[in-house]
Amino acid sequence: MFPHTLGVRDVKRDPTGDPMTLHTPSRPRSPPGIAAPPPFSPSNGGSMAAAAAASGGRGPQRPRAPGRSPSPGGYPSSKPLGRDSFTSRRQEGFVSPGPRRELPGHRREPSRTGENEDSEEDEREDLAESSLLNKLLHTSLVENSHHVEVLQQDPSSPLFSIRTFEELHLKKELLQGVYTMGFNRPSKIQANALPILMAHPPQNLIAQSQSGTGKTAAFVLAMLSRVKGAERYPQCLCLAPTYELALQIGHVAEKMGRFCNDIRVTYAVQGNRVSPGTVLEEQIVIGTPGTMLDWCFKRRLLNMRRICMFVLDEADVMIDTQGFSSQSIRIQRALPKDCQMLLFSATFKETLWKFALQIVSRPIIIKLRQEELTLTNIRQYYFVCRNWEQKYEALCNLYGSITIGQAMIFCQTRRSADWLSVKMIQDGHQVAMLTAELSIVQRADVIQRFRDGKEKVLITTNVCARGIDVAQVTIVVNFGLPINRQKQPDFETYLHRIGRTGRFGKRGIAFNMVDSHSVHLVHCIEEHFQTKIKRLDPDCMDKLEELEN
Ligand SMILES: Nc1ncnc2c1ncn2[C@@H]1O[C@H](COP(=O)(O)OP(=O)(O)OP(=O)(O)O)[C@@H](O)[C@H]1O
Repeated sequence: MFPHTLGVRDVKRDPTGDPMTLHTPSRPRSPPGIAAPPPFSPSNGGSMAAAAAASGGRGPQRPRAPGRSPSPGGYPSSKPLGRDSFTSRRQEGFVSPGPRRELPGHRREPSRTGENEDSEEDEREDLAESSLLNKLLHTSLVENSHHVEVLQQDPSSPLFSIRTFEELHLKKELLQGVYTMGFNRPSKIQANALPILMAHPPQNLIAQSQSGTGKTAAFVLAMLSRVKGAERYPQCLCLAPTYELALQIGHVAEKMGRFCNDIRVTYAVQGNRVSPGTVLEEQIVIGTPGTMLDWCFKRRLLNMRRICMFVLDEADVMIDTQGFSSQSIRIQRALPKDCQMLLFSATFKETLWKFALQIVSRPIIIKLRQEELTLTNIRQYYFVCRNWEQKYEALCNLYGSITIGQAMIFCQTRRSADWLSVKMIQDGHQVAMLTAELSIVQRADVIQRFRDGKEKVLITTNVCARGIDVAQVTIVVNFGLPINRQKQPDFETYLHRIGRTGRFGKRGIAFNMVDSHSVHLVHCIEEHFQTKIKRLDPDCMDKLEELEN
């Protein structure tokens, strides 16, 4: 069906059960951080048994991708990516690049006049990358102590939540898949969302809860339970903002649906080229908005009138990505009126709400509030320093005066992060560095090593300002204050950075290092958060020692 030169498909063999067919595309270009599944040539028209037989029961043979080492079986693993690929790399002894003394093209000495941070582009957080990073880091459920809020159009209709997966009356193969994944009971968001997701007649839903709380597992379960395996045409469409995130969802579908022999998944993503005239047979199509639009309207690979479930994942990231909201809305408008619309997001901002209302009519809304970051447990200080060298001296004095468990040091640019890491390593500190230069898998590995206490200092930029829980971080240092393009304090980033310490009810300390021209920014932050940031003399060791008490 998919000729070798045009189509790329991947047939997976699951050692623990019957295989489920997944058509995994090759990555069109080198992704930042995730090893793309290498392509292979289908010679059997997609038949799973034929593919397995042709390869001696090991699954299809694939050419080795450049730079990838073969698996023990002599061919690369057919696993696409995701948690497993992260875990396996760790198990193979994958070592993060860690700090480097020389970073060609980046390492420069500070200017004599001062910080010179302005002359270089700041490292900014990429929301899609952060989502992927969070997915890789959340290898188990994130507990959330907040209550779930459920809002519905018709307050008189009964609401219920489930306590066990059995209550959903799933097909036995699907229930088996859920239990094989180690899910003993539904998470908070699942307990409330699943009865709505599986309701008859279908109900539209907007669900918000922080990363790692079980949203993906919830809608994947809903898709797998909604489709009719015996019918060979697309029934569920699922959109995600990036190729990697789409493949992550497919990876969950593969695991959960491993015993559902008749259900198949395909990917509407760049690089998955399908020959003209093809009519898709897979029941679940997961993709990015641009390619999905192309498949639906230009290439007409599927009949949109037969779609019964439309899922938008990472909706907050989607609206931040240019063009994606309008493309998603175009797709949604062509779907049948009774198609179930589901929207998932980690945050619930005003912009998201506007977008959601264009896509989802008369929705039930489920919100699980994020644990709030607060500054109440955190003592905040600032030093006025002339340049990077003096900031570094202040940092050394801190190390000489107070006991520091683990520290996170935030720099505004990769250059200052490079400079600082070299200095600290030269002085014998165990330092890890995390900047946008690292791939997502490498970033996850650096964070995991820091969490495990293998390094005591993490020097980073805004790429890791939020979402990373390291219980033992005792101090946070802003080697440069977070500022926006207008050179004003970036309050949100400040809160996220400082919020890395003082977590889980512990006390934390935050130090801000500023030059004399930036002191007013400290006062803006004080005013904004109605908090006190005390000035310290970087050279006065006695005062620093008092901080211990
Ligand atoms: N009911 C459950 N019991 C145990 N583990 C679960 C359960 N549901 C999900 N998990 C696991 O918890 C982790 C996070 O789940 P999931 O990816 O579904 O969360 P999410 O809210 O979609 O996160 P993200 O926003 O990062 O995509 C995964 O490792 C998943 O396998």
